[in-house]
Amino acid sequence: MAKLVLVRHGESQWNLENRFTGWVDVDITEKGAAEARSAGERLKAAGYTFDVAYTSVLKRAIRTLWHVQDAMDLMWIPVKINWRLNERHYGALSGLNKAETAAQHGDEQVRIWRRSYDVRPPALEAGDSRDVFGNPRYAGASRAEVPLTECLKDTVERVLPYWESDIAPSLREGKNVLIAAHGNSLRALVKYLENVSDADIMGVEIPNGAPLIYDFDENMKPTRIGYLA
Ligand SMILES: O=C(O)[C@@H](CO)OP(=O)(O)O
Repeated sequence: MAKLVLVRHGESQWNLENRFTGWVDVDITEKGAAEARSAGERLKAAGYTFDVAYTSVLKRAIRTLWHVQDAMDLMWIPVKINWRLNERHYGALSGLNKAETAAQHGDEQVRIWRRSYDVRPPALEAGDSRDVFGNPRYAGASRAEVPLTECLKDTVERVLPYWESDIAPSLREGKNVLIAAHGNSLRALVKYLENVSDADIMGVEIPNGAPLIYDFDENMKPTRIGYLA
């Protein structure tokens, strides 16, 4: 059966600066590019290939995908870009330094904002320059679909319709699928695919540039799950 590989983008400039990022369109660093290339080289060396790739509308995921494709000599495969694979929206925390925010609000509050399943960070207020509604890349999305903040539950609820409508059908057709996305949009998928509880998903972390591989049986049940050795 088909294989699915999830890759979180390489280190971004705001990963390096320890800032909450969410839907802000920050690029990868040179280290992040090297992580992405290495992921592609390792996948190729292990004999993987892909028929189609999916990514978000954010350049840290898109550029990571480009590096993986280039390293695998797969620049030619179809790439589908969709905002539903974006990072979880970080609301009013977007752009703030994580350590400074913890110093101000406490480690426990920041841990809840970062990893709880259903507690949203404070929302952006109307008119905030970080609100991306109206940006052409979200032209197909309604006001309700372009969030002002999200908890992981919200992210699961907007990722899964795209999984069902686009990604799962490709796997069912026997296509090998690569997804380049983000720590929390990938945690949303992992939660669904591995049936992780709301409590246990708090402890799941996805490293930058580490391919996570799923083999499926004909009923779309994962038969083997693991990071590329
Ligand atoms: O800032 C973000 O958007 C994410 C991913 O880097 O951070 P966190 O680890 O807090 O989910």
